[in-house]
Amino acid sequence: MKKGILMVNLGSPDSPTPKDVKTYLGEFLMDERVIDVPLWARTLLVKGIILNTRPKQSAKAYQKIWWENGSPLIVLSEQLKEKVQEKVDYPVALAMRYGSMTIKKGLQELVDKGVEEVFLIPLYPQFAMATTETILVLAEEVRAQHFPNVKIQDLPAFYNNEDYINVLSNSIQHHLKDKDYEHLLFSYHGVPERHIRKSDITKSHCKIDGSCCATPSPAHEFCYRHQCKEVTRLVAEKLNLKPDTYSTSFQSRLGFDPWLQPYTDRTIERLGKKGIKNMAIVTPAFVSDCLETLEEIAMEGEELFHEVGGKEFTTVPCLNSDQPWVDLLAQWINDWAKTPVNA
Ligand SMILES: C=CC1=C(C)c2cc3[nH]c(cc4nc(cc5[nH]c(cc1n2)c(C)c5CCC(=O)O)C(CCC(=O)O)=C4C)c(C)c3C=C
Ligand SMILES: [Fe+2]
Ligand SMILES: [Fe+2]
Repeated sequence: MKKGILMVNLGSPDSPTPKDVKTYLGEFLMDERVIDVPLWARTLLVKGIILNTRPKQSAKAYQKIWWENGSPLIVLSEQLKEKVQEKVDYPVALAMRYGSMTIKKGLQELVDKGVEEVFLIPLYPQFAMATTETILVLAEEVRAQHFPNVKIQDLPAFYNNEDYINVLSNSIQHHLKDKDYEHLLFSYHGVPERHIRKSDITKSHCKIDGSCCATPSPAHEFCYRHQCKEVTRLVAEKLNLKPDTYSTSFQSRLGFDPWLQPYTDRTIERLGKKGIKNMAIVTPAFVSDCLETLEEIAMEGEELFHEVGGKEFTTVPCLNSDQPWVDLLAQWINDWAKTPVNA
């Protein structure tokens, strides 16, 4: 059976205009795994409230980071795909969960090349209902409806993979080698606390307290909070970071429900007010730089830090298409391709 690879990231609007941003946000936020309330309530919230105000505001943010050749997230994911393609003998396609680069088009591209067995790589280190799960569910729906003879296997969350932690740690070390930072903040995209409870397969483990994520449990296979905290712990261990010189926070909250805490903006504020002058920030929930890293962190975050007395604010870029990351993806692909079918 001919093998192929489908890498999937989140997606971006076609352009940074309010109209295109509205179309994109409409699809994104109507996903029942992103805003997980009953359809009538989601429709009211998204179409009746959010889409009347947010697209204008988001479009302004997108305009600040948009590149000549398009959305940074798309351009960087395309560069990643090209570089992985150079390293493996199987056709590699790229798709986005939302927007015009659909999973259906990505699968079609592979099928047109004769592919019958697909390795699906969600481009997220940690599992979340709003990211990995929604990709897997949609890919299976599309497969069953349009490509019933195709077999799909997916790459599980790789947050604690030793090689991934090495690549991430080396990247952080490289970008901060000449920086005299006092605090390294690991900022992950947030999710509503409710999402963590919904993904708890034990139905009772995740209390979202000080200890549940550090207490071994089968729930952690699908616990985004645990997986984020593990990335911080493993990188800190690898880089020999001293306690109190690093911490974890969650960014990009939307709406009024409680999201994972501590929030990144409040943490930046607290660090500045505490007298920290030089801080660095890394965003390991994203493999490609995007609106959330380039605008919310590198622009808004820096401004906030300066407002509260901070001086130097260094952002570590995402892994993007760095060669060690490309090499690692190629290694995972080759390992998958060597595994006998049904093994
Ligand atoms: C209920 C809303 C949202 C959840 C839950 C959520 C989870 C989540 N998102 C990412 C990654 C990205 N999100 C991005 C943008 C973005 N996210 C939301 C909302 C939720 N995300 C919105 C409304 C937006 C659009 C921008 C805005 O209006 O603020 C992006 C950037 C996309 C880009 O084009 O650059 C990424 C990437 C993760 C990893 C995650 C859960 C773990
Ligand atoms: Fe998001
Ligand atoms: Fe947990």
